[in-house]
Amino acid sequence: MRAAEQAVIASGVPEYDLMERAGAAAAEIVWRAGGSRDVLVLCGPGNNGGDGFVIARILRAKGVPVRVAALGESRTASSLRARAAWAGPVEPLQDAQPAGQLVDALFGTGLTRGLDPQAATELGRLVDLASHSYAIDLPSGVETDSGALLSPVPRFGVGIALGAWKPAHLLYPAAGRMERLQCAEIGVAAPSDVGRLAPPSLHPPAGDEHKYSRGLVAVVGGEMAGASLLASHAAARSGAGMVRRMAAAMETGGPDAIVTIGAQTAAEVERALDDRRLAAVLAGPGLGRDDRARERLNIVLQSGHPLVLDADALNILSEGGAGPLPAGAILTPHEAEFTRLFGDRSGSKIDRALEAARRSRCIVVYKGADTVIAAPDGRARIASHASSWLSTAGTGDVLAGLVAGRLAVTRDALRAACEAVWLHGEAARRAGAAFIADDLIERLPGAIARRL
Ligand SMILES: NC(=O)C1=CN([C@@H]2O[C@H](COP(=O)(O)OP(=O)(O)OC[C@H]3O[C@@H](n4cnc5c(N)ncnc54)[C@H](O)[C@@H]3O)[C@@H](O)[C@H]2O)[C@H](O)CC1
Ligand SMILES: [K+]
Repeated sequence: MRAAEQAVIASGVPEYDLMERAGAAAAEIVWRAGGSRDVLVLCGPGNNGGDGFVIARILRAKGVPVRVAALGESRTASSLRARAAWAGPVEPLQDAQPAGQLVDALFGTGLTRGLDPQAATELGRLVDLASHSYAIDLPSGVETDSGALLSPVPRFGVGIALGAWKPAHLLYPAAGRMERLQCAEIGVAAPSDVGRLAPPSLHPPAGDEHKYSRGLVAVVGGEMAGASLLASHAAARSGAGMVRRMAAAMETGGPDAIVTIGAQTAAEVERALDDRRLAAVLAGPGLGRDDRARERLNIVLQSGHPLVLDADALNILSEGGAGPLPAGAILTPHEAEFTRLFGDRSGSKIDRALEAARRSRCIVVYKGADTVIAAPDGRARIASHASSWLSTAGTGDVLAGLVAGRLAVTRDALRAACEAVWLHGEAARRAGAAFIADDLIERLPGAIARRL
């Protein structure tokens, strides 16, 4: 973002123009949401504070009762100019009285350390006493590139990103301090390989498709039948043409549309995978971690098919019980599985996911409240603000099945992972509250229909 800003400035746009654009765009969002309800703008010493003075001036010109409280003197040319253009009084932050709407323009991308305790306390008090609160660019106190909290950060109603999303808009804990996100256009394009996961464009099957051309998925089960059945069921409702479940023991259950075959021995798994029509093979959910599971996983890894590896398959790989990991697979670890597989490294969740993808030459779906999908070529998509109700048993099995299904449909690993993560989140939004993993599967066709 800094580089993009500098490029625009180098092209002849004065920095102050960017501040005016940012302030005007943010003021518009506040005006549309809060009308003429009274506003208190907190202005910091840098350009974030400068944005705040512009916002205050514009809202006041619209007749909104606006007060400004500042944290110290303005230290940049642009913020001094914005402050001079604000005709009203500026009170010290510690004396500020609460208002119906609170605009936080203390710090943005220039925060270098946590707020001093008194300022953090004041900010928290004023946000909590406001009925509407807005964080300009970022909530003050968050670390821009990692989403870490450098000092206590209150929960804002709206995070108004200026020009482009920053990692802290999408990575927890910072992402959890903004209920809603809005990105204000200010004419600065920051093209990046890393972006926010967007709703996918999906397509119905062409008229001449058949179940194999639409994509045949195999799910290799193990000792826990339920998990591989959830994954198979999700794959079946993902848009794929057909799902074949290789059960370790003769089990019944699940929709008749899923073809369950008994594959107790590794040899039987090998024979069942010897089918060049297979477009995706999933192993992991319910696989188990004993010798038989390791043997089954090795058959899968050597099968030559496009792979999705989840849960126990990842744990067996971490223990060195199978391998090598074929390039181009899709891995879907949660936090603990990721750390076991790739180690406990430093850097933001985005950096760690990209490093893991590069090292493994696989697509890594690093799950969590914020899910980062990273590719070996440096591209990454971040999905955050998923329903917190997803923290229930089996939703990971559903996602793994969904990834395999979309891989069978698209034959494109990064695209399949992105579509699956989005559909998984959308199914949860549709399921509402207190749902179980099975409920997500029922809502997949509706989620897909919405994106056709
Ligand atoms: N395209 C855009 O994104 C635009 C962004 N703008 C705004 O500019 C800020 C970034 O401005 P900058 O001056 O670099 O940083 P900050 O205003 O966030 O603050 C830096 C300022 O504060 C001092 N400081 C840092 N940490 C602390 C602390 N804990 N306590 C006290 N003081 C601290 C530091 O020394 C600096 O003096 C961006 O977020 C946008 O809001 C442009 O205005 C428009 C285009
Ligand atoms: K801010």
